[in-house]
Amino acid sequence: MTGSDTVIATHGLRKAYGSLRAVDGIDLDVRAGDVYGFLGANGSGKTTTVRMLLGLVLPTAGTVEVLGRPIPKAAREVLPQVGALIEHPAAYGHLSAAANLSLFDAAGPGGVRRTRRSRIAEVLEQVGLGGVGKRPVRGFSLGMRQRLGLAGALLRRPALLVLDEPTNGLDPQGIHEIRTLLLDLNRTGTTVFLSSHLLAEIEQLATRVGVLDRGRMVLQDDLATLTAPTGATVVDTPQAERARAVLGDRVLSADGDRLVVRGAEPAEVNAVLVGAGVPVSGLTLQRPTLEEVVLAAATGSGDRVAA
Ligand SMILES: Nc1ncnc2c1ncn2[C@@H]1O[C@H](COP(=O)(O)OP(=O)(O)OP(=O)(O)O)[C@@H](O)[C@H]1O
Repeated sequence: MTGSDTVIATHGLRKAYGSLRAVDGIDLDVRAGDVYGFLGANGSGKTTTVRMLLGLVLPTAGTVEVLGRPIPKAAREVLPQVGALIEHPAAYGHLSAAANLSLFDAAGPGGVRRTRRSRIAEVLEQVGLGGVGKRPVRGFSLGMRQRLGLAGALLRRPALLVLDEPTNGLDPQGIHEIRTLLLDLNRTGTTVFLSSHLLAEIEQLATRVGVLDRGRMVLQDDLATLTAPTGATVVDTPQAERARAVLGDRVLSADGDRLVVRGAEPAEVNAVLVGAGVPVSGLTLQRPTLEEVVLAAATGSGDRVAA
């Protein structure tokens, strides 16, 4: 059974293409209010998973529930509440951004005509295309097209956003704007599921992280838990040798002016060193980075080929 705050749940989800298990028995657990970062190298199975969540690809085995309903069985009721952006969104080049959104809204279920115009204006503004909404999409950069895709995903004011590599093709300014937008949406109650091969992007955005490695989930937990303090303190001192002598076997490792010392109370470590006349220039609780956690869990392999 899944809890009432579960937004996406998969059990033993698998997709095989011939002998290749593109997705190999994964149990996704995404909860209301999460920004869930779905991390994996190119070819690890992220897009295939996203497509199964949206009923676009049928699983070989396992189940998918989105907003408490089975997919693909209840797709018609569920999908109007889900905004999705997969790979490069298609658009008619000769039409404006607003006209594209209007067609898109009219084509799918749940796009109320009465509010269409105001919803289109609102989402164009949200994604930073307010000023160019009337221009033909033909002249749009890749980043602008990506934002237009995101505007389409937001049109129905969805409870859940499912985004596959949403910052693909965006410049640093565009990435920053999308990140801010996603955090704003999340703050006002939208659950966000986003796939990425960029560790830094997930680390900056996600509250919860799942890591896919060659079709398998090797890690799934809250970011805060994954990067919780290790119980050691990092000390910077210009007199590392003296500090080592004072702290003895409490020193777990040393690198130049930096020591890692057993004990999770920086003030206590500081008192010991300063009491012994050793100057201290920096003190922090040691936390693993997401990169360290992921590298420890995954094999580090990239693309693979069918066996
Ligand atoms: N329709 C298909 N037919 C055969 N193999 C496929 C098909 N779709 C995906 N694959 C294979 O399944 C594996 C997972 O692909 P998928 O696109 O899901 O990975 P990904 O993590 O999204 O990678 P990327 O970031 O490069 O899109 C890859 O090895 C891919 O070649």
